[in-house]
Amino acid sequence: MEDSHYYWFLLLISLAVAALLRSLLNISSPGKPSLPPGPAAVPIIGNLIWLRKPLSELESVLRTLHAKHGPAVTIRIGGRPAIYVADRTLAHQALIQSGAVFASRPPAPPISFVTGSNQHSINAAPYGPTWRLLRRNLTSEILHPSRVRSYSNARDWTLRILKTRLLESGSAQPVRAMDQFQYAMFCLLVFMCFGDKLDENQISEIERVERQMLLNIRRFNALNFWPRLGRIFLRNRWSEFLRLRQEQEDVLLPLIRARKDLKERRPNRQIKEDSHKDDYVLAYVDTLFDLELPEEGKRKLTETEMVTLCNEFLNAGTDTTATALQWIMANLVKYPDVQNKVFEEMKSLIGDTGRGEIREEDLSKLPYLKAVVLEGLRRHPPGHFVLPHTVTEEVELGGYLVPKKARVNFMVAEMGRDPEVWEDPMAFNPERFVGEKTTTFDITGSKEIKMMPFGVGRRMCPGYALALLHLEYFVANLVWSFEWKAVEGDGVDLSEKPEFTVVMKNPLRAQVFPRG
Ligand code: HEM
Repeated sequence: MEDSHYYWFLLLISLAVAALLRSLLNISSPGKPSLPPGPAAVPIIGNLIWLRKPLSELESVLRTLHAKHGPAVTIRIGGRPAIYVADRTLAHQALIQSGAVFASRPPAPPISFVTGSNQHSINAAPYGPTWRLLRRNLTSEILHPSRVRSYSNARDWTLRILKTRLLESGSAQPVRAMDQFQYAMFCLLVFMCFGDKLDENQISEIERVERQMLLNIRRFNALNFWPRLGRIFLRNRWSEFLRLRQEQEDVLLPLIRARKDLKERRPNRQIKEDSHKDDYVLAYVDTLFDLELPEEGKRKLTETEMVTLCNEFLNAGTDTTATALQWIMANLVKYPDVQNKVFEEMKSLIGDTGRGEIREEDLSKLPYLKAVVLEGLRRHPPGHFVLPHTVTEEVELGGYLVPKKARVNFMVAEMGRDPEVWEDPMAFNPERFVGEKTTTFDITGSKEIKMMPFGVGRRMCPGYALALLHLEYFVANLVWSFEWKAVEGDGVDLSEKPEFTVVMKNPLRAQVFPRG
């Protein structure tokens, strides 16, 4: 059944049920003046606009609603209210000042229940001991600066792969940059996750099973509306969804088991001791085997839950970073003077030493490069919203009531483009971060939010420092090794398209010329 037919079918049923209830119980329209304002909603099914517009148009609809109703609006998609906040001060009040109340996640919808192993992942777990355990494990075991340093060989290896692939494309042929960036990020994150430099076929296979799920996730979202009916009327789509999940398990489980075997053959202490030797690094999956779930009788993670956590690690760190990298490189192609400034800054740092590579220790001495990365994240945040939050108790926000269990989300892109904070916000202008501002700019928003590409507060992206390192390292080296030029007669189009992240509608095609 087509989505639109399915939704109309649901609408008719809802209207009939609502009319019946009204006549039986004589209920007048519920009208909740204390919630943030929003459009009138059809009982049970929610706002009619979602039946006429695809969810991908959510952002522009919300922009119109904010212009009409103010900094916070309520819509209903399904039964519960969803509150969208566009104002950075309200976001600060919620996520920083009342951080603990706003830090939970809503119950998983049916498809995330499967892909997220019933909320046994960091991003989906409700605020509580399980979430704390999983998040602390990632931040202290893998994202701690000393551990991140131990992956520097892997970054170097990835850079070589990326450069070779770009060279193979040759300067005569335009390169499709995003394909190369995605593959490179997969190489790196797969290494951090499984601890092995896998061969090209294995990496491509992992990339395939991960991406096919991500690219279809919006189609699969239709299954979340009245799932029982969805399973009957959209049964082919359900089967396809389950098949893709099974494929992920088929590809990842052998890698998880191989690592478990390895671990069983070496005692824990030795793994840790070996972790600074060249040929051995602690991988994310190694850290999962001994975890004990505090809310479930200290049981260990199941294999399916480990697949979920590896999926989360791979997807959170690859698509987001590759998307940001593409946007930044697109702007460097569009504005050659900015690209030139990035190059000149590196040249003045390492001179004409003939060094083929910008090293990680150079990055802290390249403030303009940092400014370019920050400006890229401000102007083109990979996610235009954070993941849905929910409140654990009824709370007031900006004079409005946020009922317990309401969904709350924040308009990340709008905040980074707020003309009251950013002069000429749609321009790509790294200069706004240059000087003291680069070093003092607080991306965690702890005192004040000016932009929040990684979210802020307790649920802020735990990988933000790693992501910034990857972006600076790859942008620096891509510009150091190649001159990036627009394809003649084919300008750079900065239109957006929402996929898993918000990507370039017309992906960057550029000509790359090796320097010197
Ligand atoms: C440019 C790259 C990245 C961007 C823009 C980004 C952005 C975000 C955003 C907006 C959130 C949601 C925050 C919220 O709900 O309030 C998030 C959550 C998360 N990110 Fe990232 N991220 C990036 C890279 C990474 C990397 C490299 C990793 C790890 C390898 C990572 C792991 C996670 C995890 C586990 C969560 C869930 C946190 C939680 O719910 O407690 N991300 N990220």
